[in-house]
Amino acid sequence: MRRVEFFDTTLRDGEQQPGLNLNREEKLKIAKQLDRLGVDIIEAGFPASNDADFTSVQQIARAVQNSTVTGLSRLVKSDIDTTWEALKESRNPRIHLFIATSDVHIKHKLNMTQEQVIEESVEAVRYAKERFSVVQWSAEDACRTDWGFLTKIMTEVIKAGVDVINLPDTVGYTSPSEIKAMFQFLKENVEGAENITLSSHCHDDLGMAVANSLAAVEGGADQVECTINGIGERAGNASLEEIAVALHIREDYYQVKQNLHLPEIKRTSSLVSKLTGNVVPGNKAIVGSNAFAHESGIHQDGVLKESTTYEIITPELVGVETNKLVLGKLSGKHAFRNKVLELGFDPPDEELKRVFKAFKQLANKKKDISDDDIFALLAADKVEAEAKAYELLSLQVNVGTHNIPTATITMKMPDGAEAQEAATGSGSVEAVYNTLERMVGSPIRLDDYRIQSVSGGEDALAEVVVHVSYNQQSSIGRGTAHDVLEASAYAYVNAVNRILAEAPAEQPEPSINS
Ligand SMILES: CC(=O)SCCNC(=O)CCNC(=O)[C@H](O)C(C)(C)COP(=O)(O)OP(=O)(O)OC[C@H]1O[C@@H](n2cnc3c(N)ncnc32)[C@H](O)[C@@H]1OP(=O)(O)O
Ligand SMILES: CC(C)C(=O)C(=O)O
Repeated sequence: MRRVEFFDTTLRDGEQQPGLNLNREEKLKIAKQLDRLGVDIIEAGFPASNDADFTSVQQIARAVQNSTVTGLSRLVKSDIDTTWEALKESRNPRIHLFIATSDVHIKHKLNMTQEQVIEESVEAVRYAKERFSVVQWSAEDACRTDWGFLTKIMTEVIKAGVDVINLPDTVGYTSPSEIKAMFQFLKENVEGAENITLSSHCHDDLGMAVANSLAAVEGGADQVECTINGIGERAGNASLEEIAVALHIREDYYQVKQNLHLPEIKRTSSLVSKLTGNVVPGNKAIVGSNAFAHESGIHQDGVLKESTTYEIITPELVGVETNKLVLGKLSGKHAFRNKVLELGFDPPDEELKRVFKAFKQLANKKKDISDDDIFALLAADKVEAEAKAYELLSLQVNVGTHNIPTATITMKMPDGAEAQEAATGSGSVEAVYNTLERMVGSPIRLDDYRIQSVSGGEDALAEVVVHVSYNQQSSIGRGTAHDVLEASAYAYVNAVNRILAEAPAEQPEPSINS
């Protein structure tokens, strides 16, 4: 099986992303991580473009242990000399020369003829070859270049001694079948092409950079140029992690090997994201936070039964600790039960059904359900199930700046009948408690009232804990709900129920309206 080499250009083409500016230490950190990831070639910068790039490329060339380090250079002798100064101490000095070959670039940007482009390329390759052990030459905008001209110029630079020819899709214009055909054509028709490495370098203007890179590999490319997280000029470059994992997962199809140590992928992506300030979208392939997350019940059930039903990549392959079953409004009972067991509970089926129902109600109101939420629902169900003489059925509270808070409550009473009552209070919680006290029909003293949010965020669950005393007895009650007043009512009712459960003989008489 042939091997495809990874040429990472995060520090050169990636840094061409508008607004991006990495300092020397940041570039060195990224380079070292790319080395750990096992990329074959690191393009560390464009040494002749400015002093900072020169120093950074030089520093990286000295520091990196395994990867080859290269730098970009125009076909200008002084650029080649500067690049040599930056790279001469590296293990395997390699230069990356480039010149545009498409008609539009030659005519309007370079103001040259095709003959001049060939001549300057040949001259630059020969000059570079006197210094560097590996010379790479790129035909910028190759995918919009006439294939006849590409054949001609490639033949000449091969004769001049080039080692690698890169055929970039500089403006992200090509399509997978077109680029595959281009590589196949040039491999078959350029004299000496079999003795050099052909490389692809795709941009993402039409969202096809990765697909085009993979198609180039199918067409015969032995090197792919790409960036971490796909960062780069305009819409970016082909993303390294997507190409690498696609080649690995579909090795059966592409029939190529690679040197990358894939478990370093996630760490590399996170480092680049952190240092560049580019947030990786949740749905980004391989490294997005949702790449291994499932929320819908049918998928969660499938993954629990056999992960390959919905996962073609194992999280560990790319250095992600584990997949995630996110509980939400679309989740089903299998995933819910799995979470409950994970939290250390093993409730009987009936109880689980009840809590699942409460969970679904909560999930309809709350965006993110945390472990603490589930825990609170389970604990609430336990105390509810302990003693249920009174059951809160509905609660309505009118409150406003100019009216007296009034609560209207419907409850199931100890004899099973439904009752309704209303009362006012100086605040809304007091209105709720006055109403409940009336319904219970006995003076119940509220000794303490505490409220806290169970999980973070605006839509967190509220947990209320009350201490009450009744007839020489005291009790604690807990209530959890999305709404503070509802949680307060549940806590109060729970406290009363617990007193009743402990002293059945002294049950307060059910009151009014029953
Ligand atoms: C497809 C790519 O990604 S190519 C790499 C692009 N990256 C960058 O440009 C980042 C670094 N660039 C820079 O710092 C600057 O552009 C420099 C230092 C390289 C050049 O700066 P300046 O001398 O001010 O020129 P400027 O950038 O305005 O124009 C580019 C010049 O290079 C010429 N040029 C373009 N490509 C090449 C090439 N491969 N070889 C030789 N000359 C070239 C242009 O025709 C133009 O020449 P002109 O001044 O005679 O019209
Ligand atoms: C210099 C070349 C390789 C390039 O970055 C491009 O064509 O996009």
